[in-house]
Amino acid sequence: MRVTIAAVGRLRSGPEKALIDDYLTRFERTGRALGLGPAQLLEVEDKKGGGMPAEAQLLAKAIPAGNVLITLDERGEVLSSPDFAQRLAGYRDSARDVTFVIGGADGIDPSLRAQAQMSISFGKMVWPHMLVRVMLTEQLYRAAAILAGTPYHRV
Ligand SMILES: C[S@@+](CC[C@H](N)C(=O)[O-])C[C@H]1O[C@@H](n2cnc3c(N)ncnc32)[C@H](O)[C@@H]1O
Repeated sequence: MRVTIAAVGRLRSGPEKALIDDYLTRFERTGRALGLGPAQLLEVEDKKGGGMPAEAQLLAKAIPAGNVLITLDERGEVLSSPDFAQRLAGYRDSARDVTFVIGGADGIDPSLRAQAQMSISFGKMVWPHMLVRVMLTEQLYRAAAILAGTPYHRV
């Protein structure tokens, strides 16, 4: 099952990038035997100041055809990590690839939000979008660890 993270903005080298790269590598290594991953990060950037609608067009182009679309949104569904792992396993078992969308400073355009099969919230607080990338990649690795039965996730 391929996983894509389509995100607004370019992340330069720094602590967030190091964490994201590390979690993506861990997800790939732990998930491989389980049929989870690999995961790729696709960044889009609208340099013409077109706002959310322009970003939505770029995001829509970046999303591989036929993927389950999952938005990251403060208004979305709050899941436990084991529940998130089970959702991922369900998509894998149905042979579906998944794209997670992370918006920019203004959020995700409603037209794209309306197309999502699922929307996940990391709580009611608004997080910086670069931190949401870190949190999502960590949860992907955690989900793989839960499904693999390794001791990384403790309840
Ligand atoms: C700075 S936030 C934008 C907040 C904007 N006010 C909105 O209405 O979505 C940038 C992106 O980070 C992600 N994000 C921020 N906080 C989040 C949360 N609590 N749960 C899930 N995703 C979040 C979303 O993808 C959001 O589009």
